[in-house]
Amino acid sequence: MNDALDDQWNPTDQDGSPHEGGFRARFDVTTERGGPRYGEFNEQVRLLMDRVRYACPTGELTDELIADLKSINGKLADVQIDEWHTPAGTRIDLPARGNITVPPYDVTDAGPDGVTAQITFRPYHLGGNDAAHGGQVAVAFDDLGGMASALKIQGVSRTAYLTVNYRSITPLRTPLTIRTWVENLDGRKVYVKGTLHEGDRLCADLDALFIRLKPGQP
Ligand SMILES: CCCCC/C=C\C/C=C\C/C=C\C/C=C\CCCC(=O)SCCNC(=O)CCNC(=O)[C@H](O)C(C)(C)COP(=O)(O)OP(=O)(O)OC[C@H]1O[C@@H](n2cnc3c(N)ncnc32)[C@H](O)[C@@H]1OP(=O)(O)O
Repeated sequence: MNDALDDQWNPTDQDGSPHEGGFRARFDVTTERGGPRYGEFNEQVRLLMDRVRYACPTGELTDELIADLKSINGKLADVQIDEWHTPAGTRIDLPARGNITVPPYDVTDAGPDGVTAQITFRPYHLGGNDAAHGGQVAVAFDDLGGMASALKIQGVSRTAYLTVNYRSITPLRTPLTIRTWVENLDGRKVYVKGTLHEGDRLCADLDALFIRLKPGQP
């Protein structure tokens, strides 16, 4: 990782505090944790969820799948660590920083002026009638709104409110453009706006408030 990128994502902690809020002031983003195929592993997990969402297995197949999944879960149980050192959430080279709980996005532009990303809601993000679940749209806005806030204030903030207006259907399996930016800063209050588009069509927009955490705030 180059130094400029490292400075942007890993700002030096202030006052020698190893923690800032409940979050680490400095947590090491990586492109190595989980190995070179961790992105492929993530993709298989997402594919699993896609397949599960639309599957109607026989009882026998369900028995077989439970045994397979127990085996996989056993392997993963052996490699559990704390949240600050998992690849999920810290692998900035991967969609959604390697976090499979967030709809996969690829950041195309990020800095103090805001974040632009391409996002594709997967089949497992289904709300109904082939459209994305509104909660999943909110998850994407929360994550990328939090990122816009973090890059603006070079610190940690937490969502105080998050209002999503659903303007038109958000399709699944379709690359969409999501943007978030800080509209206004007022002390610890970070007002964030956002949009989600399919081409020129506005699917949803965001109005959110993030609060910068005080040093040591849980
Ligand atoms: C890591 C280093 C950073 C480096 C950056 C680089 C890269 C970043 C890397 C990764 C980051 C990327 C993405 C981020 C990922 C995910 C983001 C997800 C974020 C979340 O998913 S997070 C979970 C959901 N979130 C909560 O779980 C919050 C629960 N809650 C609380 O923890 C408190 O509630 C808190 C802390 C919010 C405030 O509490 P507090 O005690 O600190 O402050 P206080 O109450 O005094 O409010 C101060 C002023 O805000 C006003 N205010 C407060 N709340 C308001 C509201 N709702 N509406 C209108 N105004 C409000 C007050 O009226 C006052 O205003 P005034 O100053 O004018 O009087």
